[in-house]
Amino acid sequence: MKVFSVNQIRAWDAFTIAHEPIHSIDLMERASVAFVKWFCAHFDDRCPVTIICGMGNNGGDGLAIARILIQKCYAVQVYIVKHTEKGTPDFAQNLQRLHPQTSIQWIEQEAQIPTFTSNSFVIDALLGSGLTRPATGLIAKVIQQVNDSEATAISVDIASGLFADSPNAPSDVIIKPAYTIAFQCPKLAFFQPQCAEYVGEWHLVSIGLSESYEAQTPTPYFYTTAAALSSLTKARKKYSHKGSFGHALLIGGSYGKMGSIVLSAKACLRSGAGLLTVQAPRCGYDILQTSLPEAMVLPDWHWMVNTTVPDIKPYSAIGIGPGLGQDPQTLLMLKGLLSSLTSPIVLDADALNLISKHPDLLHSVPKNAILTPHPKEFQRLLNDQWKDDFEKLAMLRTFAQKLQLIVCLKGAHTAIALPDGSIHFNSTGNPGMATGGSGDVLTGIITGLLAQGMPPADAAIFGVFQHGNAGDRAAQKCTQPALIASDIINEMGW
Ligand SMILES: NC(=O)C1=CN([C@@H]2O[C@H](COP(=O)(O)OP(=O)(O)OC[C@H]3O[C@@H](n4cnc5c(N)ncnc54)[C@H](OP(=O)(O)O)[C@@H]3O)[C@@H](O)[C@H]2O)[C@@H](O)CC1
Ligand SMILES: [K+]
Repeated sequence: MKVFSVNQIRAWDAFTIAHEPIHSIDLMERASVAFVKWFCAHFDDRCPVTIICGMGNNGGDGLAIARILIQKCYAVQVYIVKHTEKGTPDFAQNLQRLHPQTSIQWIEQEAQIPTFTSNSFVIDALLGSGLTRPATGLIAKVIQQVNDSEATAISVDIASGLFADSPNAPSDVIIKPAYTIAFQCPKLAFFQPQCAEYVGEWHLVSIGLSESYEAQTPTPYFYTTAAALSSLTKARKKYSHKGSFGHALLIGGSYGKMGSIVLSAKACLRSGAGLLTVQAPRCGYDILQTSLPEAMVLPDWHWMVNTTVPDIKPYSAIGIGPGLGQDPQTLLMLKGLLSSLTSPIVLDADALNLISKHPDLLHSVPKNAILTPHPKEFQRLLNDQWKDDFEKLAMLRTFAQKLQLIVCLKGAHTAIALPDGSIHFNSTGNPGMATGGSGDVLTGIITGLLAQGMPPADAAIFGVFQHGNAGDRAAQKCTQPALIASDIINEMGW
């Protein structure tokens, strides 16, 4: 799914109005009906609902939502903040449509701001994607009052005061909703950690905007959906054999860190690789042979760390990093490996940390190699610091494009940057996966997919998605706090 900027969404709206064709007031009605459908499906206990509206189209949505909820017998109280003299035409029309059904309270001064009770819902329709400046004055006061209350706030399209495509200042006043119900496509802000408390749990509702506009309008940003990946899962042919599914090589483990490479190796096999060899220091030999009899082991001559550049000819993909350590002899091995590569590679953990400490190595990393840093590792690779998450995203894009690499920046919505400049935000996973070994599992999955011949960009996007999917299934079984990396492996399957 494409993620558009506010300007593109506005153009999408206008394109749909012109080409479907549909009147803008009817499109607003569609959006409001979609919001109410979501609301009623989730909250049918008829708690009191307060709707706070601005005077733009977001406020117009709020008024239409009020009318539809009243028709469904919800107890609705409507407030409009008078922040301008004249509302938009669709706001005005919805005001007229609502008038006969309920009394509307105008907020023209601070004393008219209501208190929001704890067992009520506040539907936030003050400001939407038309935000042009931070919320101030009366609107800011209303927002503050909502945030200070214990009511459950639900934002229409986007939290009032939150910029969709650019960072807010830390002092900006923004609604902190429990939920955001966004129309048609997510906003870039939904993927930024710094915006988390201003987004809450977000859901998309379709309002039937033009499919042809979506198809023909370019954007660097995408949100991964299961439907977009369905073509990547293929049934195995009846006469296939283990040689049909590639031979992966994983390099990692060191004294005290053998668990990392064991987890990677298990995940690699579960991703469907036909054969797996693990190169590990001699201290890991018994550990690997015992814990994973399905894998072959290439023991390094060194007892504690990896030092030997393997003969890479037999392997269709290589993964290096989990538990690797940063010994100087391992560094030499990594240098040798990078200069002799012919197959696709995943670089993770200490492989990335070694590269960060020896930045010249970055230029030996082949095109389309997959890097899987968490933000701290990425910052070390960049050797630079970002001011905010939007700048981090821009730096990620530039880095991947300039070096022609695939970078999976791990997080709640892992951002996968491709050499073509696109960024793909993942849609699966949960905070239970923030646990030791989770990243090792991801490295194993992607290496296994590469070994089976999946193109690197697909392997990165699909692997991250399936890793999160398995984590979601695991969390359902054992709860998020109890989840450990092995549970992710046990739930793998597609
Ligand atoms: N596109 C779609 O697909 C659909 C969109 N729909 C809905 O429309 C919403 C966007 O509506 P919108 O463009 O009218 O903007 P909205 O956010 O209501 O603001 C209104 C005006 O407020 C002003 N203003 C800005 N900042 C301000 C501030 N800090 N404090 C005070 N005032 C401020 C600014 O005007 P200005 O003062 O700058 O001239 C702005 O124009 C969208 O989020 C969705 O809910 C659906 O109905 C149908 C399908
Ligand atoms: K809003």
